[in-house]
Amino acid sequence: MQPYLDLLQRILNEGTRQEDRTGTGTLAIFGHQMRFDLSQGFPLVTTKKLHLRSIIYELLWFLKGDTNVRYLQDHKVRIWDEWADETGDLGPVYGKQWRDWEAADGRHIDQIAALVHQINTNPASRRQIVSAWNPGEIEKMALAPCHCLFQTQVADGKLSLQLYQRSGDAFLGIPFNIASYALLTHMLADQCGLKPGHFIWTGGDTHLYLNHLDQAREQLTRDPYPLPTLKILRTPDGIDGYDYKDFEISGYEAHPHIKAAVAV
Ligand SMILES: Nc1nc(=O)c2c([nH]1)NC[C@@H]1CN(c3ccc(C(=O)N[C@@H](CCC(=O)O)C(=O)O)cc3)CN21
Ligand SMILES: O=c1ccn([C@H]2C[C@H](O)[C@@H](COP(=O)(O)O)O2)c(=O)[nH]1
Repeated sequence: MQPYLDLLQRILNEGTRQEDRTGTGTLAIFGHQMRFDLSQGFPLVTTKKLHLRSIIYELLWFLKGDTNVRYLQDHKVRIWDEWADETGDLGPVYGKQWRDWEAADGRHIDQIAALVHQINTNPASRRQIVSAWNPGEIEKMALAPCHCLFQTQVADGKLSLQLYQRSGDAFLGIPFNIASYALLTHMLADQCGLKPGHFIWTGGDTHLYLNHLDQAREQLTRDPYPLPTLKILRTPDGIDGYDYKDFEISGYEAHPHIKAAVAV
């Protein structure tokens, strides 16, 4: 995961001090890109142990179109708790926009189903895009989408995916986001009879919170391990038919977990 370590180092070297919505303060850069060739292993950070269960259940939850944290809590995933209201609701966040975007003319658009259909029927299309950034609904969301748009491309029998993340918490959020979208790339490829190609992460405001600087420096003293591999054990009929147990990660060797407080 050298690209991730390079990102941490770049923020420490070049980041500017910024005030932010949470009042924590950050070191931030603007504009960064990382590329991962998915044939070379599954991009999980190895310089601290990542909680893969949370990442997988969160993605399954998005793909179900769910926007209430109850499903996550039922699977002991707590990463969205701080933003939910008393009923567990987050407003029309990722799941809603991905699966049920409401258009001005009253249509309900399932962007994920449309994407799979496009990849299968018109693989040369340059319009294979899913957007969570719905300007008319941002105020109703508990948090504006951070990973707000992605695009896929089919070439040489391989499916590649690029994400645009407008705001990235380099210590806590970005390791989750890389793994989540790499997994989504594998799932889309699996559904469409393609091999996974590259995952490209492109970021806007990419920051280290000031209370994560020591943890970032600690990670930079650690040598990364070789990447694990992902195997999908079963191909269900639709992209929302996968279960947690359908994914097998082998060879994940990582340094010990490092704690950090999340900025709310
Ligand atoms: N400041 C901030 N950073 C984020 O990364 C973030 C938000 N807010 N708000 C919405 C979601 C929620 N996400 C989160 C929230 C918490 C962790 C976290 O605390 N991770 C710990 C424990 C993981 C676990 O319990 O599974 C970690 O060490 O990775 C990670 C991602 C990503 N997002
Ligand atoms: O998937 C996610 C979700 C959120 N984040 C981070 C990025 C920022 O640190 C905060 C969001 O604050 P804004 O003021 O809305 O930018 O959450 C992430 O890295 N990944």
